[in-house]
Amino acid sequence: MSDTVRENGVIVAIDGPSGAGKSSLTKLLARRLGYIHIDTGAMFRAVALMAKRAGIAADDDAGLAGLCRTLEISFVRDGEACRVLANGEDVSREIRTEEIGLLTSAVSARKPVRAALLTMQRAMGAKGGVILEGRDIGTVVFPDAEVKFFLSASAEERGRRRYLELAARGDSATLEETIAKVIQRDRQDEGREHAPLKQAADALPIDSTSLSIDEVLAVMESAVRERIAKGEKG
Ligand SMILES: Nc1ncnc2c1ncn2[C@@H]1O[C@H](COP(=O)(O)OP(=O)(O)O)[C@@H](O)[C@H]1O
Ligand SMILES: Nc1ccn([C@@H]2O[C@H](COP(=O)(O)OP(=O)(O)O)[C@@H](O)[C@H]2O)c(=O)n1
Repeated sequence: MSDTVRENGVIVAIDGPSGAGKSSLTKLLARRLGYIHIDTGAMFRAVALMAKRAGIAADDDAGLAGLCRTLEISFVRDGEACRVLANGEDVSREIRTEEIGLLTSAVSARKPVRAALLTMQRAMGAKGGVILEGRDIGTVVFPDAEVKFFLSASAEERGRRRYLELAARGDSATLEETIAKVIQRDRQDEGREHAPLKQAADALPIDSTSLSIDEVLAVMESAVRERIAKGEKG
């Protein structure tokens, strides 16, 4: 981790597999710290959705590169929520389906997509005062982030969490199907050549299988505040 002093505060990286609790914790921690929450997964999902609409195949690197050259992805605060805009269109709901989640896992393995979003993510977070959640924040996007977490949980627990979330949205997927999809996404994210999901050597690992959201938040908040205090001492 670096001792860089940044304009708006430190950079916090939260990496981990699907369903570990990254989005939940990033939102809560950002609110506690007054930091900006950057959902990099939503950015990859937006690319996948726009590629699907344009009929660009998940392995069409030239087509994906062309799409990313003109695609504008932005986040708009909406009270407690955060809307995701693609070329100005609110795609917050459409990007959250499991179909788009799986397509995203394929699209996000492509080098042109990773290169384009890497540039955007570094521009969004360079001044600090940000928490970025994703798969490669602590390893590729901001290897010099002052604080890095690797948040995980058992595949069964993550599948159960995702199942409850989908059921609450009226999705009829079974628990077994959802666990299998979580495991499939894990394999794709961990096994790809470019920026695979893996724990940074200097990341603090947190296994949330048997922890509540508040218990995870307490561990994260104290680690970040300790690092901020250290930086202030100079
Ligand atoms: N420690 C936890 N215990 C129980 N449920 C959790 C925990 N962390 C997250 N959840 C729930 O699991 C689901 C997925 O969490 P989310 O933050 O979207 O994970 P990720 O962003 O890592 O995919 C959400 O419904 C969330 O409320
Ligand atoms: N920094 C990131 C974030 C997401 N992704 C990809 O985007 C997909 C969706 O990310 P997400 O964070 O929205 O998914 P969940 O973890 O919320 O299920 C992941 O399965 C990854 O394949 C990535 O490659 N790199």
